[in-house]
Amino acid sequence: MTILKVAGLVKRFGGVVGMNGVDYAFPQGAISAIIGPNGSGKTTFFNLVSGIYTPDEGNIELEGKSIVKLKPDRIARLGIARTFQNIRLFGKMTVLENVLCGMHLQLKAGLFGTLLHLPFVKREEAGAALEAYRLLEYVGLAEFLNEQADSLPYGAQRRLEIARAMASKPKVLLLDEPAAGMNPRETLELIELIKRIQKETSLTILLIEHDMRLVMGLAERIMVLDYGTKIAEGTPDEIRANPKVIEAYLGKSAVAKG
Ligand SMILES: Nc1ncnc2c1ncn2[C@@H]1O[C@H](COP(=O)(O)OP(=O)(O)OP(=O)(O)O)[C@@H](O)[C@H]1O
Repeated sequence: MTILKVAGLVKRFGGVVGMNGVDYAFPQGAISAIIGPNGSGKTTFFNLVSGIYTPDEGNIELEGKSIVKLKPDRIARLGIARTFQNIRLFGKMTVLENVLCGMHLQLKAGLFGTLLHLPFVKREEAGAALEAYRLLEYVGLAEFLNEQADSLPYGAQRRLEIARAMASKPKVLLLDEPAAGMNPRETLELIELIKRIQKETSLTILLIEHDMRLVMGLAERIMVLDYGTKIAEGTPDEIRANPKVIEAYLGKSAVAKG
């Protein structure tokens, strides 16, 4: 079953075409990767899906309903959460507070409820803190709950970003280069975490990643972009053997040499 579908997606930046008529259907519950050389349009794709950019042409559907032209916060409420290429935590807040921030979309209290100290707000806040703690346990960060977020090692900050994104109870989780800057041990831990998330939740995961070990080890389906155009899609084995993909990464001479 398809959860997220894009059709004829076009985004222009002046003379540069960031996204050039991309069609793709992401299966529900699967891990899909979006790969391609630098500047091929991967982050533009995430920015379109999460509503940061509005496409010039084309459609994006979540569970069969168009989300084109909706604002990013509305899209987040409908169930698309993301992490960023450059970590965007609230560095001076604690680890727990960061996860609680990710939860605010789910909470009913709102500003007035909180200011008026309504009883249901207190109950809701206590419940949220417990849930945030469980999420931190899940990603292996419970012992750091009261630490300042920017004091965590790099790999842990990336896991915290994932916990914060999961806190909004999304249906689709977009991970933008989750292994960037990680050492090999942190990358292995991340692979295990993403596998576990997929196995234990029904979350659909889309990831952009340059680390091919991670992509080939995790993704069931891969979409390859080059100059904003989809040049291939398929399983990791199909993508590995695709001459167009090899050419995009290594140039024509590499393909000719076999
Ligand atoms: N806001 C913008 N304004 C102008 N050009 C942009 C903008 N965002 C992206 N582009 C251009 O669109 C193209 C695709 O960029 P994008 O960042 O999506 O590529 P990418 O595949 O994510 O690259 P990388 O792997 O280096 O992160 C590039 O030519 C880029 O310069």
